[in-house]
Amino acid sequence: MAAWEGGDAGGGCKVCIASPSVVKGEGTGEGKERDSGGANPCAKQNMEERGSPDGDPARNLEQGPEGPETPIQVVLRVRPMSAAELRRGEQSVLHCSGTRTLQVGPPPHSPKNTYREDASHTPAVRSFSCTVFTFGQTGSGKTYTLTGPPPQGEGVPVPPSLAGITQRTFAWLLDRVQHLGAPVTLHASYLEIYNEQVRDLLSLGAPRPLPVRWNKTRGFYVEHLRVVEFGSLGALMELLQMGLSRRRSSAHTMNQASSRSHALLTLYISHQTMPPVDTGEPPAGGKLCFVDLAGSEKVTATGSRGELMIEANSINRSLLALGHCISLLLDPQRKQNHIPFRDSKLTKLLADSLGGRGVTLMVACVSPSAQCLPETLSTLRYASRAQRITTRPQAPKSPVAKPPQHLETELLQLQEENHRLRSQLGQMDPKASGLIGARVSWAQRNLYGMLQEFMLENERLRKEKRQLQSSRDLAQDEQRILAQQVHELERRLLSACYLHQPGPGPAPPCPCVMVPPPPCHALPPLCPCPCCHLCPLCQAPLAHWACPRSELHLPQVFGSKAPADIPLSARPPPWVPPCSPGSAKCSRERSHSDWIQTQVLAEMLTKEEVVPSAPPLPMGPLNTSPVLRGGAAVPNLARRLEALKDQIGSSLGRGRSQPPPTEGT
Ligand SMILES: Nc1ncnc2c1ncn2[C@@H]1O[C@H](COP(=O)(O)OP(=O)(O)OP(=O)(O)O)[C@@H](O)[C@H]1O
Repeated sequence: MAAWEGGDAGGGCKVCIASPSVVKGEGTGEGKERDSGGANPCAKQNMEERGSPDGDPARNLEQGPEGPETPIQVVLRVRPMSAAELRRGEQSVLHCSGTRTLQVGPPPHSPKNTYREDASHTPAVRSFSCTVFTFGQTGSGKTYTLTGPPPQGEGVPVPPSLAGITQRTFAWLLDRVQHLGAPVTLHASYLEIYNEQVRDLLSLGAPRPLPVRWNKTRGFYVEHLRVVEFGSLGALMELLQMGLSRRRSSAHTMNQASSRSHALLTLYISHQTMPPVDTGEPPAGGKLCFVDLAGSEKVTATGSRGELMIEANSINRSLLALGHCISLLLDPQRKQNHIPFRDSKLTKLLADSLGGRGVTLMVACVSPSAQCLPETLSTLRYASRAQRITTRPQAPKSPVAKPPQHLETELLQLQEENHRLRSQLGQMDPKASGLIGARVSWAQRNLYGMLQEFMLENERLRKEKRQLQSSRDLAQDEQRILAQQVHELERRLLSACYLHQPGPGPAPPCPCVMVPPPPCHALPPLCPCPCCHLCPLCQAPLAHWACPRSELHLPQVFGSKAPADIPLSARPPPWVPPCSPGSAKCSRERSHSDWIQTQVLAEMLTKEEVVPSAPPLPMGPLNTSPVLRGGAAVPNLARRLEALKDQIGSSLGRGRSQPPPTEGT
């Protein structure tokens, strides 16, 4: 199939484009012709045999329903002469006559620029993968074709007549989705390939390089790419603007805002009837991808240096890889060879569109200037080759739609068994089958009875469990109270020991410091202060009992009202209630040691009633202590409590038999 007839750079020859439609400049909406496609008899065979598992990843994908074989659609857009080109006095050498013929030479008449949106996006709504990509020399109008002119200022919208393919498709798609009747969800992602690195243009933070991976379901894909759900045209336009503003661009002699990266904006269209599957993948369904390729450039013409040159080299390399894949896809002699999609990130991400299962529209963009003619012809050749590639659109297989292998096998086995059992039943004589029926009903009745029994038993066990749990809780409460009492008694025992320690010695450590007093309702704490160095009974400093100059402590203990004439041993401790006038037992008449050795202290320390706060446990014989059901810790504590009481008693007994501390000891 010939793509070009004749064609020479310089001399006014006529160039016929057999298939690509010619779309020129900005403007209204004139019709577009395209080749009927499928005329290539080798195409089907090519699709089935070409490539290898390594080279043609599209061939190894798990695929859904197949569409008809479709050629890649190619259209050509000739932009008007730019102001800079006119200033430089350059001539326009491209003229379109009709929609299929492009003339190279001096203008026979002033061409009326036309633009027409292609209708090939419909398959995206039918779960196919559609791609629109623009290619051509730098400054030829690729970005303009896709996204229209940049906004002229904040809040100044681009007139609809100048809108690019992307915006027009957005409007068309949302309108289509509204009229579909079925609920549809829409998502978008936007990335750029800059110096062979994939960067997310919609990322929440600064764009980071992302890896490109391949799997059987998705083909090549970008890992961790942000996919954003949108519901309105406005929201989608915002995403587009966000991506455009983050994309790398620089100025050079041929374009003041030259894109330095290939950009891929993808819309995902999925039907909500499918249950969502959280696989970290974009939703299954149709896909529409807009690819704005960076322009090929001759660094001598653009004057690129330094970073611009590095970028230009990277752009040219990836475009070369793309051209190479296109050549191999076309060549029937090389159908056994693999297609080197893996040679660049760009070819990996376009493998889907070029290599087999997508619907693709390519827009070749050219400048009309005579200065650009060599690059223009190169672009036209590229376009001519590309339009001979055919694809067979296939809907990607949804992960939900695929039943697991083992379930399929199990289903088959069950069906077989069912069939076998049915036939066995059919062979049996009616007598035997009657017997079997009786057995079955008996078994069913029995099973029913067993089930009831199990339920009753279950209920009984549940009740028992609840009772045991409440017993355990009560025992635990009891244990806690007893532990507090033991603790308090230990403190008191320690205090009592200090009180009765004979002779001088080092000051004993304060029991409060070692054991802060716990709140106990059964035994009121003797000392409220956590670091008290006073005697818990008489409030005298503990060191007093060991200090040879104990008299010095007196003012602190009794204050200014302390009667100086009364010896320490004869003074009552401060906790003693005031003596009622006329009482025979006036505190003044009793000595300090009397007070300490009095029955009051012994009662307070040993005879105080220890009342358990919890009620008795519900189960168990009457004479059994409820704490016995609470575990080993509770009886241990009770025993320890008894032992402590004894110990306090005997300690106090020892105290009584010893002389009380006196002044000067
Ligand atoms: N159809 C058109 N009508 C009017 N102006 C256009 C048209 N196409 C392109 N231009 C202008 O030409 C200049 C270059 O266009 P654009 O940036 O789209 O080129 P490009 O091919 O994307 O370049 P690059 O590859 O360097 O990014 C811009 O100033 C743009 O406004």
